[in-house]
Amino acid sequence: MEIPFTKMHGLGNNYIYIDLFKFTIAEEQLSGLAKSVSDVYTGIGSDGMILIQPSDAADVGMRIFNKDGSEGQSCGNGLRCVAKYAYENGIIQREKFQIETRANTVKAEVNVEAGLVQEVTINMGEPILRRQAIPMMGEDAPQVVAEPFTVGDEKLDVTAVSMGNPHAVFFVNSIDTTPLYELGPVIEKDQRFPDGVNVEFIEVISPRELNFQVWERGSGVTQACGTGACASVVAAVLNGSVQRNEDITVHLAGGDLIIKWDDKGSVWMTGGADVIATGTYFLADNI
Ligand SMILES: N[C@H](CCC[C@H](N)C(=O)O)C(=O)O
Repeated sequence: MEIPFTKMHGLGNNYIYIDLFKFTIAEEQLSGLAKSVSDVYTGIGSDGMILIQPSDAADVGMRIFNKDGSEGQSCGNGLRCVAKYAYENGIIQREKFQIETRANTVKAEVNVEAGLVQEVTINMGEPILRRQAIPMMGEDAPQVVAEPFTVGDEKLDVTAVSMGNPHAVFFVNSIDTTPLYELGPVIEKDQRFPDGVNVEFIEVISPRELNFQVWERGSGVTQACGTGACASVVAAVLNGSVQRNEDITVHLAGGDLIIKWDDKGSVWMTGGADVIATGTYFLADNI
């Protein structure tokens, strides 16, 4: 099967995008296709696959699949790339529009110069803090903030936040000395998170700046994670490190995002989105 694709990235968090306004793929092929295209040796190579599709609830819909073929609920970097693609490819003719994800429907605004989207701002909606809605095992509680969380012989404190997808946020003295590759995969699959979890390690630089590292559920270490950056700012507010209603600069491996958790409850994300390549993927018939 020949599948037209666009490879895009948000701060280096890259996905293979398939436009289902123009192409149809059977539901049962999606997970295998995501694994296939993501493989750096036998596929295109990416952090996963994102579908751009018609929506009954919004101007456009998005689905995200991780490198391992699992489907996530939302993707901040992906949303900015979907917004760029939808505007530049005529799916949307307005600069403000809505995108439906499995988690929620978000509001996007594109900043356009000479017909090209330079930057995208997304209202990601409200974070979910209740323990059982993260989901996280244990006696239900309105929030999980700085809770002792031992992993092997590492005594950590976890703050759990969902942006429609689950995040376990840990504050560390330095992200440079954090054993991301050792702790990430263990925490990702920890039984205290029954649906798995995205894992963020955050170093507070100042009341308006965070350093950020991520081990993503289903994809491993990525250059950036938009929902993770949003979850990390929410966690930093809950831990008293940064303020609500302030633009917080989150330094991710792939670049910076500006995140704000406003007083009405919404989390705002502003950042870039870039096209890497377009092409045709030759999918083996046995997928
Ligand atoms: N990279 C994405 C998050 C993917 C989340 C996915 N790993 C999951 O929740 O399973 C982002 O920019 O928000």
